[in-house]
Amino acid sequence: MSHEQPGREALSRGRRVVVKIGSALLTNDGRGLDDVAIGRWVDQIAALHRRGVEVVLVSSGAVAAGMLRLGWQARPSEVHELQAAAAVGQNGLTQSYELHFARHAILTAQILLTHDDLSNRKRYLNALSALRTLVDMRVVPVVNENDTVVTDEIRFGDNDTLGALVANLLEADALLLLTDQEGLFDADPRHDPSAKLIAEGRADDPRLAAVAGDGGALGRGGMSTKVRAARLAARSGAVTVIASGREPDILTRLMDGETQGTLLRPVQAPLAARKRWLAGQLKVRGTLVLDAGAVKVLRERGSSLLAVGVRRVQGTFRRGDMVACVDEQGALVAKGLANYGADEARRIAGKPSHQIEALLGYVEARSLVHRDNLVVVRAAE
Ligand SMILES: Nc1ncnc2c1ncn2[C@@H]1O[C@H](COP(=O)(O)OP(=O)(O)O)[C@@H](O)[C@H]1O
Ligand SMILES: N[C@@H](CCC(=O)OP(=O)(O)O)C(=O)O
Repeated sequence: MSHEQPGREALSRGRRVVVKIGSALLTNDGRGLDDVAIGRWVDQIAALHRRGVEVVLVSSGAVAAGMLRLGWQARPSEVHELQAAAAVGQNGLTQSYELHFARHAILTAQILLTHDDLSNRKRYLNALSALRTLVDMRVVPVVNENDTVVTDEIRFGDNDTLGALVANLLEADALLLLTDQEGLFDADPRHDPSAKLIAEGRADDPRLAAVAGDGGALGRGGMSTKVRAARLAARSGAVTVIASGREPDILTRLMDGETQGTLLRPVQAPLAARKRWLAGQLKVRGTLVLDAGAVKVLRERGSSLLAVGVRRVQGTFRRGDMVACVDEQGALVAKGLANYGADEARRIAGKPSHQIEALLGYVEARSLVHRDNLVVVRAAE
């Protein structure tokens, strides 16, 4: 497949970008919200806005800011305490952005999303139209996870992933991840002073995932979630840059095409919106173990998955749930929405489709997973 790979020129040509600012940076390493730094990022976003670039901001910092306001020294581990800290801190965040954008006569809108908002197709479409409307009205949406209502089971957890999903949603040209390092290094610079900056790479390069480590005490994701976010963003054709938010005018310089930070390029042609939505689903409820023939037709022809190619069914899932399709060695091949629940799937596994009626007493669909609801997964995912 020939597909032009966007590079830094995608930034200077970019009309729509998602900017994500991480916790470590926003709170100046735990010293409360860094209002002066927030003012500088807002000034840059306002400059881009004046040039006609649409910017959506994904801002972390609610929990870290709340901790400081409540006088807590360490990030709590109890969910209800995290929720409380986020509720207190989110107010401070909103206030700070609102005041700084008001200096530029730009309106902001607070959007708090949960995993469910993007995994339920109807809510996903609602979120999309609300965000589009705001962007069209030249309002800058400020997005964060709705930490006060999420539990561990259903959280994005890190805002890198949320930023990538927002970039997918809006089909942004670029995802700019601002953090407290200059970019992705070939080893964690906190532990290895000789680590070198990686200027550029392919979003799906497994070597990058291998060098990306965990985050600091305040944030959650570290570099590994940033590399994963780049891979997610690449699905809609967005380039990702990981760069230092401490570098003066970093956003405007990046959007001028200046070489800063780490640029991660998409290599595949963008997936269609529905497939992207499918691919972005994080919660997998069960697993179908495929035989070699099924693996081959899924990979090479993008065919529907028939029950005859399924060796084993694992987990508990219902019709419409997301399942992982793995080969017999356990390697992920595809993800898709099951046409049958786990019990039915167990009964028809290994059987040709014409026997489904005799086995179950009814036919829900000929395939176990229809190709429209199936996304073949690349090696590193
Ligand atoms: N290979 C790497 N290159 C750069 N930083 C890394 C790497 N591996 C791990 N890190 C760590 O990731 C941290 C940034 O992630 P995180 O603390 O989650 O920040 P943020 O809140 O900005 O998302 C850096 O401070 C750094 O110590
Ligand atoms: N939603 C959380 C952000 C989670 C978080 O810390 O994300 P990240 O900045 O990616 O490490 C908050 O506002 O505190």
